Amino acid sequence: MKRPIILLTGGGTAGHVSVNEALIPVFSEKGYEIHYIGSHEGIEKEIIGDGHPEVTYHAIQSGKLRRYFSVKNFTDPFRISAGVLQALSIIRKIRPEIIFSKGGFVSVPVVLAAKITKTPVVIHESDVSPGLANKLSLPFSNHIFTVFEKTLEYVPNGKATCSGAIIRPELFNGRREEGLRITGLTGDKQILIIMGGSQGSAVVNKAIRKDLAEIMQTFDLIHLCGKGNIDETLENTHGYIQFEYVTESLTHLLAASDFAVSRAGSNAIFELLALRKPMLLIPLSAAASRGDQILNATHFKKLGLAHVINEEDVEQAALSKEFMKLQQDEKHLIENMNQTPLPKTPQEMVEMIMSYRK
Ligand SMILES: CC(=O)N[C@H]1[C@@H](OP(=O)(O)OP(=O)(O)OC[C@H]2O[C@@H](n3ccc(=O)[nH]c3=O)[C@H](O)[C@@H]2O)O[C@H](CO)[C@@H](O)[C@@H]1O
Repeated sequence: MKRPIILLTGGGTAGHVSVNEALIPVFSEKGYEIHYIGSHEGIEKEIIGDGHPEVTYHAIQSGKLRRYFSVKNFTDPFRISAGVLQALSIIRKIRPEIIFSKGGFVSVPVVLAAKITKTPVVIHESDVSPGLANKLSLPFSNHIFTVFEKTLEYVPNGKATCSGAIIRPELFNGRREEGLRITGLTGDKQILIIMGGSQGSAVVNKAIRKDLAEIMQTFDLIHLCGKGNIDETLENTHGYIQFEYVTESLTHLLAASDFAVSRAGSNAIFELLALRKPMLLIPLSAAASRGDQILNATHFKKLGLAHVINEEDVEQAALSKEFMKLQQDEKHLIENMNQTPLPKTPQEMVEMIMSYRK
């Protein structure tokens, strides 16, 4: 008997891939044949194309939706058109029951092709304010799921549901001892994990390293610094361990950590919330983005779930002092986190997606 087919899409940064990763095992269990459309070179190719042999990965051309001037702005419309044609041919061949799009620029041609082939498509928005790709996709999609209630104000009535965040279940299975083994840390001091978002963050890296000696008087550090950002001069610093990017071990590194410093990407902050890690957020500035992380961080601060420093203030701030404040506020932050409901399971999310099948 022919297996039902689900088509997933999304990419550009890990934030547009990790929800899909959480859903893949559920679709597998349900007997679905899983296909994924991503780009040739984005992080989705590495995470899904190389990391999930149970998924058939199709790469298409995709332009980038830039808000700034670039010569590529003139060639990208051709790449996007080519992407639509490629997505059309894939959808006509595999005939999925439904398409789930997590956003990012590669998803736009897929959603357009879905509309042309009359395939139901639902999209998912992780941030308070919808990203450009999802804004473009919205008129062509059947429904949008949001992580924040507030996002419902930005999208048409009746076409949106707040599903909340979806967390990869394996993140709940971390073991502190395993985290200590991987990092070689003793666990004698409290441990801070630093996550600069899926690509790392030069601003966060610089601020941490500038105040390292002071910070390490109180804490040991696990620093996820992003590709190409390892500082070799610090390689043998006792109590400070750097990784460019971690995959399976993340769950154990988080379990070993008492506090977190993070960019305010939606997935990262909801993971830290679900794991009840008191966090200091440094949102990406409005100069470098549409300001989505500032809204995410402000929301968390207002609910008493996080401390926040603006990127513009980081250079002047002594992070060691900010971490002491976080440490003093630990109990209160955890109490507030315990008041928030746990996120929906990937199984529940899959049921919600499937309700939009033909
Ligand atoms: C620069 C940029 O465009 N950032 C956006 C991007 O963030 P970004 O791609 O950084 O996404 P998130 O912070 O939402 O998620 C990062 C993901 O990477 C994982 N991780 C991180 C480090 C590591 O070593 N290993 C690992 O697995 C985290 O657990 C998390 O699941 O998408 C988010 C969700 O739409 C947005 O809120 C961000 O504004």
